[in-house]
Amino acid sequence: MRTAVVIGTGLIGTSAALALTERGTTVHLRDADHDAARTAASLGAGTVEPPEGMVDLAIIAVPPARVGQVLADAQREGLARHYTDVASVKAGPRQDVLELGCDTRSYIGSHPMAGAERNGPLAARADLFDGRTWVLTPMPDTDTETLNAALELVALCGAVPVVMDAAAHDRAVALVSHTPQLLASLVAARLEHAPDNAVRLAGPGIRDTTRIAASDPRLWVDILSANAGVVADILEEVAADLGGAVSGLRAMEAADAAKRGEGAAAVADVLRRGNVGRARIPGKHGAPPTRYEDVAVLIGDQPGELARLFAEAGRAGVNIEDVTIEHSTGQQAGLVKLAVAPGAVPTLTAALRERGWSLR
Ligand SMILES: NC(=O)c1ccc[n+]([C@@H]2O[C@H](COP(=O)([O-])OP(=O)(O)OC[C@H]3O[C@@H](n4cnc5c(N)ncnc54)[C@H](O)[C@@H]3O)[C@@H](O)[C@H]2O)c1
Ligand SMILES: O=C(O)C(=O)C[C@]1(C(=O)O)C=C[C@@H](O)C=C1
Repeated sequence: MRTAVVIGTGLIGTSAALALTERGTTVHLRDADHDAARTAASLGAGTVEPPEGMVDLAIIAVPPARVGQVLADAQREGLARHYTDVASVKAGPRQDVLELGCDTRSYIGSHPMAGAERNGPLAARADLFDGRTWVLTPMPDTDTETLNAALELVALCGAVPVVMDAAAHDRAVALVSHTPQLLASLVAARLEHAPDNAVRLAGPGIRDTTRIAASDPRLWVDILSANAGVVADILEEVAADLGGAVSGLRAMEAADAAKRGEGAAAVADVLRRGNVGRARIPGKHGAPPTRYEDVAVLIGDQPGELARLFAEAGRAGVNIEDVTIEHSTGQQAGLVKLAVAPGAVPTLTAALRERGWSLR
């Protein structure tokens, strides 16, 4: 792909622009908020100068309710040979695209299954989509060249393409993305008025389960309003399970031993079903779930420590699959957990020990 325009230079648009720019595509950046486009350009995501002619691909990375109009305007302008969007819901934008009379041969819906709880260009990363699934939802008359342009985008971003029907996509993400978002928000909302001395005990468990509760409510209302019925159906099933868990817990407090046993069995059943569901989540590149092992390193809370640690892992030839950082309350130190393939643990620990890092 030689040239592209990204419309909407927030988290997703700028991340795609950074990945394309790194691979040699000339990317033109546009946003209703000029500061967002200028910020993306200053990060090296491309240029705010308009393209001189038609570009190969326009990537529309604006909130779902805006996709149709942005596509209609871009096509009227003759901006690109092919168009895609990245919205988290597909049926709503598809309907808008049809109602606005857009050219559906040069358009294909898409949705990268990667993101973050922060929005805006400053949260963007060139490797955001690396190894992640990227759903493509062609229209019945989408041209093969348009499908190929979208496949090239996905490949240049290091993602794995999956072609799906828009409605099937929306049902799937209701389960794996939209309901989890609401549940994370509900768990985090319990902390709103909780006493400080309880909140300060927060450890990795609640951090893991509520990270996405920090997401932008405006964007999520837009996403959820385009998939409300399906998400409500799943939440009703969750509510039934919650009812079962509450009854189980109440029974666990009963005077009668048999009742306590029944309660414990009901709660154990929820926990066991959670184990089974969790084990089904695929690893990177859609591979079967992979178990990584953590190498925990205590680092000083000072600029450059993390970069030095990552460079050390790179020198040892070890791929870091994931990373979590726990900041100790009231201390100028943090515990960094580097998730690596089990076979890489001895190499990494030996290399870090040799260089004087404090391992836990
Ligand atoms: N946040 C995620 O984790 C995630 C993941 C995958 C897909 N998505 C989808 O990607 C899209 C963008 O989300 P984001 O997280 O990057 O949001 P964001 O808020 O970071 O960026 C959206 C940008 O679009 C701009 N914008 C809004 N309306 C516009 C218009 N009419 N013309 C030009 N620019 C306009 C905004 O100014 C903003 O800079 C959404 O459709 C979202 O559903 C988000
Ligand atoms: O990991 C995150 O922070 C996300 O927000 C990612 C996530 C998801 O649910 O997996 C959220 C919404 C998107 O449409 C796609 C990805």
